[in-house]
Amino acid sequence: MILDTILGWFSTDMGIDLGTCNTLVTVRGEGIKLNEPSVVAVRKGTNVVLNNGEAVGLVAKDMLGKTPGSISAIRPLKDGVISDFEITEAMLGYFIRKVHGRGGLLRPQVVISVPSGITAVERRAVRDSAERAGARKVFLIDEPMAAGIGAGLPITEPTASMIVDIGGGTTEVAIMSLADISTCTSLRVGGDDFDEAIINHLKRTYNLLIGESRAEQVKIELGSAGPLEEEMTMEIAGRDTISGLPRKIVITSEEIREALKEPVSSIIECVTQTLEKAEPELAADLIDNGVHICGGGAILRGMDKVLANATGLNVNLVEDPLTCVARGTCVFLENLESLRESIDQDSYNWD
Ligand SMILES: Nc1ncnc2c1ncn2[C@@H]1O[C@H](COP(=O)(O)OP(=O)(O)OP(=O)(O)O)[C@@H](O)[C@H]1O
Repeated sequence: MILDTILGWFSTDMGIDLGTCNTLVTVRGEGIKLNEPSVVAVRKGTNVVLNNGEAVGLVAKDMLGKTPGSISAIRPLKDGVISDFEITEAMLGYFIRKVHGRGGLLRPQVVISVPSGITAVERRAVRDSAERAGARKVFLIDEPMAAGIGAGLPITEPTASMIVDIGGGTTEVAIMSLADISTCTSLRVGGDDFDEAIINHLKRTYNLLIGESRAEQVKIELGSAGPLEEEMTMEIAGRDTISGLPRKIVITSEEIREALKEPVSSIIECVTQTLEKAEPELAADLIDNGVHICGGGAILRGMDKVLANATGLNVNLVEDPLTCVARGTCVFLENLESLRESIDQDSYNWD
């Protein structure tokens, strides 16, 4: 343990929020150092990362949907879990090098947040990828636990904290107390499904084809989970599926809300089902403590209100919802010794 502290002086230890959409890297004592899309550009049909292994993150995202025949821009995580191990390793390696390159003589210790619903095999795979990508020691922390720490909730105390983390590929709903997850549900629905619902709506209703980036833009500018004080309209360009030619149409916030109804409803259902499974004492605590929502999907207009209506509880959007999990990994890293003792050791594979 003393050796670990001394080794820590010579390495840039980091926390990684490995997300379907974005990967954030924090450094002990320095906060967020990197925030880039989880995208890698490779030569088509191979695992060769372009630009000598540097076509990762922001550079690669610009290529999504616009790649010529010989290049693929890949998202190596799907539904919150690794779907392509080799590419994930290349991506992690690039991010670790980018952050670590500036200092540190030794390979870093790394804390990685993972969805609580992943299997032991998937946990092992994340650890192996990070080790091969250059980590000296890897610790895993469940995403809701990291989100709770990042949101400043009293997760180690004998009272219930509830987190709903709506990411790109997954929604994690957890009720925690005494540094342990008491009830948890992981739903493979998130912000990406909102984008897909918008694409399908425009295709079905207007025969208009748009790409993922444009659908995300519509969601951010016009999307909502509940009625708005002032409804909005937006002009959107795409390709007509019949004529094959580019075309522009005007869409309304009401129709986009209707299109988002299905994924939003499944998130609401997941939250109410988790509450139904909660221990009665913890459920009672939530009347005072409320529910905290984070992740990019939580920023969708009115998400807090529709969840409050469905549960009858206070629902609070955490400060800076997109960085909440990453900030939690950093606090965890900075308090590794004390949190290692309090957080349930059985859930983690401590070295
Ligand atoms: N203002 C916004 N309104 C609605 N959605 C948003 C907004 N900003 C970002 N998003 C969405 O949030 C999602 C990304 O959230 P986040 O970065 O928390 O996910 P992730 O951690 O990468 O995913 P996961 O937790 O599933 O691995 C994307 O679907 C993105 O489009």
